[in-house]
Order: sequence, then C-alpha cells, then structure tokens
Amino acid sequence: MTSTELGIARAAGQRRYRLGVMGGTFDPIHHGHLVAASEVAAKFALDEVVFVPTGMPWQKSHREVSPAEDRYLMTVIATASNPRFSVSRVDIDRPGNTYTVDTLKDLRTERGPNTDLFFITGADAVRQILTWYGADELFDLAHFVGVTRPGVPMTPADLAHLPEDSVTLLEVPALAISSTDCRERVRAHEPIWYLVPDGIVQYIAKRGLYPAPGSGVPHDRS
Ligand SMILES: Nc1ncnc2c1ncn2[C@@H]1O[C@H](COP(=O)(O)OP(=O)(O)OP(=O)(O)O)[C@@H](O)[C@H]1O
Ligand SMILES: O=C(O)c1ccc[n+]([C@@H]2O[C@H](COP(=O)([O-])O)[C@@H](O)[C@H]2O)c1
Repeated sequence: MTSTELGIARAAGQRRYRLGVMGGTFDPIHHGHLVAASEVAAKFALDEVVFVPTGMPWQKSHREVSPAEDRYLMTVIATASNPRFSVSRVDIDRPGNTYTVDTLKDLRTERGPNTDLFFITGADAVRQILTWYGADELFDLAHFVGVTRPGVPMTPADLAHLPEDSVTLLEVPALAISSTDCRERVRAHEPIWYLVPDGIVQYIAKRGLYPAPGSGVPHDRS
C-alpha cells in the first residue's frame, strides 16, 4: 500500500488488523507461553495471536531439538481452544536457519498491508535481540513486546540499547515454567501436569518425546 492509499484507508476509517506473533521453539509449549500471548492480546487489543514454531533455532544449535512436526502439532493442540490463537508453519516450512526477520516478512506478505505486527518475546529474548540476524531491519517490520519472566530481571534501562519506542515492556503473571524444566521432568519421570496443557502431557507420552538417557530411545530425534 502506498502512503497515499494508506492515508485514504485511514481517512475512510478502515481499521488496521492487529496481529500478535508469538515465536518460539515450543519444545514443548507450556502455560508460560500461553499466558504471555493472552496477556499481550488483551493489553494491545490484538485481533489474533499467531504462534510460530521455529524451524531451525540456530541459537539453540548446541542442544538437541525435537522434530519440527512434533513441536508444530503440540502448538496446534495447546492453542486449539482459543478462537484468537492460530499457528503458522512459515518458519518450519522455510529451509535453513530460522530468522525472525524472515518470519515477519513472510507474515507481512501473507497478511497484506492492512496488518500491524506485534512480536511477543520473553525478557530473556529481548536482551538478545541485537544478536539476531538482520536486527537493524526488525523494528521496521513489527513493534516488539517484551514480557516479564521469572528469574530474568528487566527494567526500562535494559531497553536503552534498542531503538526508541521499538519495544514495550509488559508485566505478565509470573509463571516460573520453562521448556527445559519440562523436558528434564519428563526424563526424570516427574509430572508436568498443569505446567503444560493436558493434551501436551498426553502427546509427549504418546510420541515418547524426551526419553530418559540410557532408555534405548535415540536421543537426537531431530
Ligand atoms: N514462563 C515464561 N514467561 C514469559 N515468557 C516466556 C516464558 N517461557 C518462555 N517465554 C518466552 O516465550 C518465547 C519462546 O520460548 P521458548 O520456546 O524458547 O521456551 P523456553 O521455556 O524459554 O524454552 P527453553 O527452556 O528450551 O529455552 C521466548 O520469547 C521466551 O522468552
Ligand atoms: O532472528 C534471529 O536470529 C533469532 C535468534 C534467536 C531467536 N529468534 C526468535 O526468537 C523467538 C524465541 O526463540 P527461542 O529460541 O527462545 O525459542 C523465536 O521466534 C525465534 O525464531 C530469532
């Protein structure tokens, strides 16, 4: 849309679509992710939040990551009951490393010029943004919302190195849940009930994800 068309659309009162983008490896998805997305949706009056499981999370290449299809299906299961939540395959269908700059460009192309993007990240990820590929382009593509996360202290001073007004910090109910802890619990035969949606507990058991070391199941499932 040209700036003239944009002006005409705005003058005609055409409301822009507000799309939240919740990117993550989701190995597995847990209630910390879901609460963060729900809170940002409410506070930013989002029309929809699209969850985008990573294809190849290059900054996690030092550890095994479950197959993309398993992470995608878990994300579908976890979000199915919320009419405002959806799941995108853009990152898992794109070959090579997953870069958010590509995610945002693909979603802009897919959703068209009348959509504003709000990329949702936890405080730990906000601190890393400048290490992301093509970081200088990111803030032209989306507004970033950094949500608080237990164990990751975050103050406005932490945003000082980012372009002004490019990131909003939002305090969300503290859920001290991580995918790492969920995986370790499964490996140790400890419960993950209520840390993740019920369907995820069952999916992990059905697919035998996160086997205990020495259990005979191949460790690297990627
Ligand atoms: N409990 C939580 N509260 C707020 N944000 C969270 C929480 N858990 C994850 N996030 C955010 O959700 C996004 C996706 O996270 P990711 O899928 O890597 O989960 P994770 O729990 O951090 O995983 P891992 O422990 O494997 O690193 C990131 O921006 C992360 O900061
Ligand atoms: O673009 C990058 O270089 C980049 C580097 C690290 C993380 N990200 C994105 O940040 C989101 C959370 O990633 P992660 O690894 O914490 O699950 C997810 O959407 C990733 O694609 C993006």
